[in-house]
Amino acid sequence: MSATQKALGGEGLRGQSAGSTALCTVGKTGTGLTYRGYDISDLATNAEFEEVAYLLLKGSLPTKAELAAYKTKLISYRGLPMALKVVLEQIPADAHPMDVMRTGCSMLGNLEQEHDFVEEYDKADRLLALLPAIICYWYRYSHHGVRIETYCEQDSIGGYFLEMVTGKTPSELHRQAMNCSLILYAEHEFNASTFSARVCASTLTDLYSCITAAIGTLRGPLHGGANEAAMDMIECWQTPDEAEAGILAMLAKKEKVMGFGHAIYRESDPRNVLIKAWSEKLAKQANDAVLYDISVRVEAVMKREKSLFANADFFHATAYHFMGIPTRLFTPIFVMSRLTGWAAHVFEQRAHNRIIRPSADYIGPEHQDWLPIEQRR
Ligand SMILES: CC(=O)SCCNC(=O)CCNC(=O)[C@H](O)C(C)(C)COP(=O)(O)OP(=O)(O)OC[C@H]1O[C@@H](n2cnc3c(N)ncnc32)[C@H](O)[C@@H]1OP(=O)(O)O
Ligand SMILES: O=C([O-])CC(=O)C(=O)O
Repeated sequence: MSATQKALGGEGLRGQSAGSTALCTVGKTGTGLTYRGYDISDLATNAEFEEVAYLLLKGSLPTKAELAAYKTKLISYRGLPMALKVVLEQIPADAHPMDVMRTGCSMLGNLEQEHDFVEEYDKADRLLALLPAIICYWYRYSHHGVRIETYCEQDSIGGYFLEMVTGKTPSELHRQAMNCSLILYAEHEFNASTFSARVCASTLTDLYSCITAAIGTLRGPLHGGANEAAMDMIECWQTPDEAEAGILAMLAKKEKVMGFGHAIYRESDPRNVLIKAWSEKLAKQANDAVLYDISVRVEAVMKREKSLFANADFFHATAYHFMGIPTRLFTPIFVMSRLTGWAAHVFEQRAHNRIIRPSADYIGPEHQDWLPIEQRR
């Protein structure tokens, strides 16, 4: 076992192989995270998110012509069906945006059903194009009373999301930060939401069911929901000293600090250094003199007190905040990206399928004699 691998065992299926994948390694070579053999830092610094989506979904990096054609296809898929708009308009403003994503995905599955697995790539592309439109249409309608036009020629998915949510053309800096973020979140082997998607896929159900299950799984604060939970926490403090006192109090009460620790990595999450650099850059551009410094202090205190490191979610919180993205929309961005990993895993599961059905260690009572209802107390 290498130094960067965590000792694995115990509850939560930790350390048990639940299948094989050609998509991703976590905690193994290079910085520890690879997509189809490419190191995450190479991808995050050189690639466009659409290139990474193509790599995950179709199996290899696209040529220039293939990438251009792929992006053109995704742009052409941005129109929301009227029936989906009608459903989104019924969802109240105080709904959680992850619930909106789940409902939006599920409704699309009614309108544009996957009749045959040969349609799987096309259905995944449609979802990739439409998930930002789903959340932004609902958000702008429910919060601002505006029915936005979701067809837009903004070249990248990250830029498209920013334009839809703010109503303004994003700066190049924000477009690049979103591109990096979407690459970092795209895929992560057998994490909880991906495993949900694979379990679903193993019953030979449709793609929308698999993605809906995955969205529901990602929503929790121990998984993707940690980025918004981290933001809520960071915003409670006015200074780094206050943050330090706050963290110490949380640790004393044995509370979990969101955005720290990981089920597989032991020493660091290779995505942290990349998103932290973006958070710092965006803090300067947003003239922030508080939140980035608070985050850095929290990171140092967690290291000192618990030897725990920031995971992918922690500095994503302030990076998104500095771009003006509302906190409740943080985890839906994760969905827009992870859709690529989820769908690629569904395709992989379907290609070599056996229904996923583990066993359990029974800890209930031994044989009990039947008791007629009149005799029970
Ligand atoms: C993109 C992602 O999904 S990344 C994960 C996002 N989730 C979070 O940030 C939520 C906060 N973190 C956690 O809850 C956990 O670290 C998880 C869920 C990510 C991993 O859980 P596990 O694999 O069970 O953690 P692990 O075995 O390393 O825990 C070891 C000890 O550290 C503690 N610990 C782990 N993470 C934290 C944390 N964030 N804050 C405080 N204590 C923690 C555990 O409670 C455990 O203590 P114990 O031995 O006294 O019970
Ligand atoms: O791998 C995990 O358990 C969680 C995670 O970091 C991810 O899904 O990106």
